[in-house]
Amino acid sequence: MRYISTRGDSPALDFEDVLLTGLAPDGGLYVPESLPQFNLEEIRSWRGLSYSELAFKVMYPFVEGAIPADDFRTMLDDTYGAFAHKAIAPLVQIDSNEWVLELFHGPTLAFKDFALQLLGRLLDYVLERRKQHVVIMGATSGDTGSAAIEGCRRCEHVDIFILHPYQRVSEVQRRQMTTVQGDNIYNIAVRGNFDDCQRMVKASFGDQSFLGGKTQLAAVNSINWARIMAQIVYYFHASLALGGPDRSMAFSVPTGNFGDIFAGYLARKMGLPISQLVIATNRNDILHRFMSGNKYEQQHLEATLSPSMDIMVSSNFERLLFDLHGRDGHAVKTLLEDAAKGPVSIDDFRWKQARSLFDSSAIDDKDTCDTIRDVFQQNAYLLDPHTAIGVRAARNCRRDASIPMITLGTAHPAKFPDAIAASGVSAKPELPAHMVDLFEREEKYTVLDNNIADVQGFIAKHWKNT
Ligand SMILES: N[C@@H](CCOP(=O)(O)O)C(=O)O
Repeated sequence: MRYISTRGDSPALDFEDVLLTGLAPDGGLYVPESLPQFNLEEIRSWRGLSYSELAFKVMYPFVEGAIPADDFRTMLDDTYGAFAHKAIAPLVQIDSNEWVLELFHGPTLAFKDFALQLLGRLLDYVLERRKQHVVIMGATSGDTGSAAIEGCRRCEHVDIFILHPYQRVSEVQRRQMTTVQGDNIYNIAVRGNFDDCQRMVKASFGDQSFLGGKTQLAAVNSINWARIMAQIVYYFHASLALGGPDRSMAFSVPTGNFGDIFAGYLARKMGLPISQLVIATNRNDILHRFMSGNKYEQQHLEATLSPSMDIMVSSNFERLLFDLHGRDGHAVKTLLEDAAKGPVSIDDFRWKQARSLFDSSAIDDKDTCDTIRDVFQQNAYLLDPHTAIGVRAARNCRRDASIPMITLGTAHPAKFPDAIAASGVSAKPELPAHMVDLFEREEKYTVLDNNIADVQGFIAKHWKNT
């Protein structure tokens, strides 16, 4: 499998190099040159497989040639064997033909674990084979950070630097990152927002001279193709559990960086019958404004009760734009350069194509709280604020009640006790046993100004080849 850049000016790479390169040198994101195709008969034959066996079927075409099959199987068994629920991603019914796919049974209680616990193992494997060191630089609005630290902290050949927006993640999310001790783990709280953090990460990939040529950056954000690849699997898993592929499914996906829903779009392109994909956003609704009015316009980023989705510049949207523009990287490059300066629209026929692929809905804090409360009153089931946005958007956009509507349950409610309290639900979500002492653990992080020179200077000073 070869991977090409969405901006058209970088050489095609194989899986191993894509894994280590993260962002393409031309600033684009890597995508596979072509997608594996599965027919219904083949997908049907996967019924009854364990999660990791299914993951192998879906993902191996992407890594073949770079990782031997048996080694990849072992990584998948180790990754999903560490999840707390035997079903790995169980489905919970919350209404007639309406489901939540619980993706928060991994070690850090969010869907990010599905990809990042695997990414850590992949990096470790490849770096050990090459005897190479990398500096991991990532940006988080709350969930990616802890999942990346957990996934990569045992890797011998990495130093990890995670940037989060100062005072704009939940306390549980912050503590999940800052209480992990290790002399190769650094948390940086940037006086800015998530977009600022992500911008610094991308700019640093573009010019790595601050590392003095002695090591290279690696990405844990969904700019790294391996992240997207692993997130495709649970669409197949959910569908198979509810009678797919012989019936179609609808999915509603709480979306910040557009990676999770892009994985659903790819699952459909690979052959999984999906009748509807709903983009669920919070008040930071650039994607919904684009889908409803063909205007892609960055606005002021607001803090909401769903901090993980407080994102305006949605990285993976670029991967969709690449497809919408017939995979013309130069067209995407021009469009995104224009978008950085002001509002942009795309050709009407391309926008109509986007609208035929996705529905969308933007949910404010009040509706988020109402949904948490309503679902709790009806089912005694506690949604985290991001999943609540997904459920509400699913209800707003649903087209056919006979088709199962599956909302991706992106995080455990215990990560967001303040949002649960704001909804008026008195139940207190409990942290699982391995985190009960989270509030007593010592924190370690550094607050820096929203300034790339300061951040790069910090990294340059602290990384070490262990
Ligand atoms: N919502 C994310 C933001 C980073 O997105 P990613 O999918 O590119 O890692 C978070 O919680 O950190």
